[in-house]
Amino acid sequence: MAYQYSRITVKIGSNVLARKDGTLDVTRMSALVDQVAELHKAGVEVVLVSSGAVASGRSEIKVSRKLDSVDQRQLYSAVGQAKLINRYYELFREHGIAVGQVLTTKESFGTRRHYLNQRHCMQVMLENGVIPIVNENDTISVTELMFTDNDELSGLVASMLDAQALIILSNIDGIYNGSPSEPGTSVIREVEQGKDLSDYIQTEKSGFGRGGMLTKTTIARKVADEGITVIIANGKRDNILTDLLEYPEDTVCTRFVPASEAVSSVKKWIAHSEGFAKGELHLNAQAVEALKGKKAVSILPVGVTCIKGDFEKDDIVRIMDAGGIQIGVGRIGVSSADARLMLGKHGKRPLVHYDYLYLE
Ligand SMILES: Nc1ncnc2c1ncn2[C@@H]1O[C@H](COP(=O)(O)OP(=O)(O)O)[C@@H](O)[C@H]1O
Ligand SMILES: N[C@@H](CCC(=O)OP(=O)(O)O)C(=O)O
Repeated sequence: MAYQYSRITVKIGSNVLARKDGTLDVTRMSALVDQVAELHKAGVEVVLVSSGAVASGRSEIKVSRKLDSVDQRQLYSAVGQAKLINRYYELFREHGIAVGQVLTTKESFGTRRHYLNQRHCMQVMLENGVIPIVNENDTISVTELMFTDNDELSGLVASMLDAQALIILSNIDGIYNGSPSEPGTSVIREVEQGKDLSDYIQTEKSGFGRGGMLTKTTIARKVADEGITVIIANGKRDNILTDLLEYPEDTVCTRFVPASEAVSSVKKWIAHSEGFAKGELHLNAQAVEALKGKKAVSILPVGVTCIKGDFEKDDIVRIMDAGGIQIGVGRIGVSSADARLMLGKHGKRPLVHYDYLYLE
């Protein structure tokens, strides 16, 4: 079977892999592996982003004292990740497919160099027929160093590897137009660009998940804006992956329509780098208007009213409007000391070139 995609990222949520009692659902895992193997053999490069370390570790350990949430996460993920990857390794081996473990942290995406190192690692795995299985390194990522959840990580991975599609598998058929448990609500099948879904999303999460539907929606929107199709579907359904690719019209899911124009690799990195911003550029109203126009415009010192924070050349900075609301992120071309000297002046070179500017 020839598929429409040649490279996809598949994110598997904790709730897909965990049973109600928290133990690992090996039957479900095995069924998903069979489908990934089928796609792999048909020539589709698949990168898996798999949650489930904490959920699989929890049932392995009896603790002698009450643990706080950081202790629990570190202990359970250390044990659970070993168990999880071991299962994947064995299940894929039955298909004669090699897998490799990539454990990462938010910080590893912070500089362009680290970002490119990670990209290279996964590219070389794919080139050699190895399926990367990615997860956050929960043992060392705590509090502000954490990704919001693996939905955020999967968006970064899909964008970094220029995947054509990101498939987010959760324990629900897609985004409902109301509370999923309420009668009369149904799955939104297609989300056009710019459509606001905030009224539909509840803050409730499923048993073992971290971020909930809100982060899925935010990430899906951002990734689709980069030209990547994003699909949210139910990983508990039999044959979901193969059905999504073989019978897209007949398989229930929420699909985010991708932007028609591709975004450059460096802009994709910048789009996902907000968490690493070292400072802020506050713009005047005319500069904001120019940026929002149709033409590609760089940020010149004359349009900047205030600079916050200390940063070096090439760091990421937030771009704020006159009311202090963030409108984008960019890679700065000079240090904060030099930028302050140029502030408000005419005839100077751009502080952020439009090639390195991402507007929300
Ligand atoms: N409008 C909505 N449509 C679908 N699910 C929603 C909606 N609002 C909130 N949710 C909740 O989001 C959950 C999925 O997110 P999450 O718990 O993070 O799962 P995962 O572990 O797969 O990442 C669903 O089980 C559901 O309870
Ligand atoms: N890295 C964690 C996953 C945390 C997470 O984001 O979970 P989920 O919301 O189910 O994707 C783990 O493996 O347990």
